Amino acid sequence: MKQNGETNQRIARIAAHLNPPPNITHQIMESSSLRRENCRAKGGSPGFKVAILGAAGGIGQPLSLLMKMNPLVSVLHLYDVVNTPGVTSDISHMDTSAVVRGFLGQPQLEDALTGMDLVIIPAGVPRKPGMTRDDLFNINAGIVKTLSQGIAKCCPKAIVNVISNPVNSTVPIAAEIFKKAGTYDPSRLLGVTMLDVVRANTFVAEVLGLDPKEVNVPVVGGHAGVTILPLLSQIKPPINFTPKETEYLTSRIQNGGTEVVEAKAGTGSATLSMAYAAVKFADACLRGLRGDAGVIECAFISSQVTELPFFASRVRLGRNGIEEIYPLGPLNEYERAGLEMAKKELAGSIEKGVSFARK
Ligand SMILES: NC(=O)c1ccc[n+]([C@@H]2O[C@H](COP(=O)([O-])OP(=O)(O)OC[C@H]3O[C@@H](n4cnc5c(N)ncnc54)[C@H](O)[C@@H]3O)[C@@H](O)[C@H]2O)c1
Ligand SMILES: O=C(O)C[C@H](O)C(=O)O
Repeated sequence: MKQNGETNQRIARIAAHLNPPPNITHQIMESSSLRRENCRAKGGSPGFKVAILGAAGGIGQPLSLLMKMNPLVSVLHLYDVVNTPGVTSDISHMDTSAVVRGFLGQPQLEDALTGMDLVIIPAGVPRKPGMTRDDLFNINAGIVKTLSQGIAKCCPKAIVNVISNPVNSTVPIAAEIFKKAGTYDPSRLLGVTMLDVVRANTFVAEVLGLDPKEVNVPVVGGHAGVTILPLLSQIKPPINFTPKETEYLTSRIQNGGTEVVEAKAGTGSATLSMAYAAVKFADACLRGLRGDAGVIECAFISSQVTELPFFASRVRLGRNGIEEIYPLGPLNEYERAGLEMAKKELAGSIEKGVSFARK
């Protein structure tokens, strides 16, 4: 009898897939994911629940693909205001263990966020040639505000990775929204500056003729123009650069984003290298949550390393998010001058974000 009941249920599910009533693609996506989750619950491995907000975009799609490949992820929620049914259907066919669910539009934001351990936010408009990241503020500030309100309500303990530009302002916006909601935990909010580190490692390796894997450049400050401050004097392995090399590398790292925006000629900014960097950073956050020792990355965070309330520097990630913030260490004269320029610009961007969120 029991066997017949199960068989009938299976036939009913298959029939629903073969003859879907109009407009229920999303429900089918969910029910099929739920069925897979039930199957996995019998023998599957535990992992973390991750939401990507802006999952159908230029960064969001490759980021979703790479997170689906991450063995630390058990559930992957893909949220956007457009196109998530297609992206979710496509990604859900990958034969990796994470269960994928799609969520479309504001009415489904809360479902997308409930129960998440990590939320990654690449939602928002990208630059076109001639624009600064701050030119994106008017549109992206509102998007980050709304998404942060959802996080405060539905998963206040989640680690939040903010990618949306201008990061120097969107992170302070998220912090203010969390403060208003009474859920702010500075150790769980991180602006993603990993792409600056990825670029720095690549460009330095090019100059030195090394494998980028062997190079580690700390990049501090923020994520726009002169606020991006590579500390070439602290590079691993230790290397002495000539003033000309230092000038060239600092400028290329600070303008890496603009280099891509110009090459893409109006079709957007870095998406593929950003997805790679975002996954590298998210994976570090998840390894920290799992309790791995010695997980150290750079991020734009609430900080007392300088007199500014937010600053990017090296942090140790752990079970509670940021567990230790490292001081800048000894800077050479060139870096000290760069730090002063970075702080001046950062102060304005942080203040702009804070006053927007307090309105
Ligand atoms: N931190 C970094 O290093 C870094 C690097 C590259 C790009 N970025 C920034 O990331 C953002 C996204 O870039 P992209 O190239 O993916 O842009 P994109 O336009 O290709 O994608 C953005 C996605 O966000 C979605 N979106 C818009 N409003 C939303 C909302 N309210 N809720 C959920 N989703 C929403 C859009 O529908 C779109 O799918 C930009 O602001 C860009 O400047 C940051
Ligand atoms: O440059 C941009 O606008 C996108 C991003 O911040 C980047 O550094 O590539």
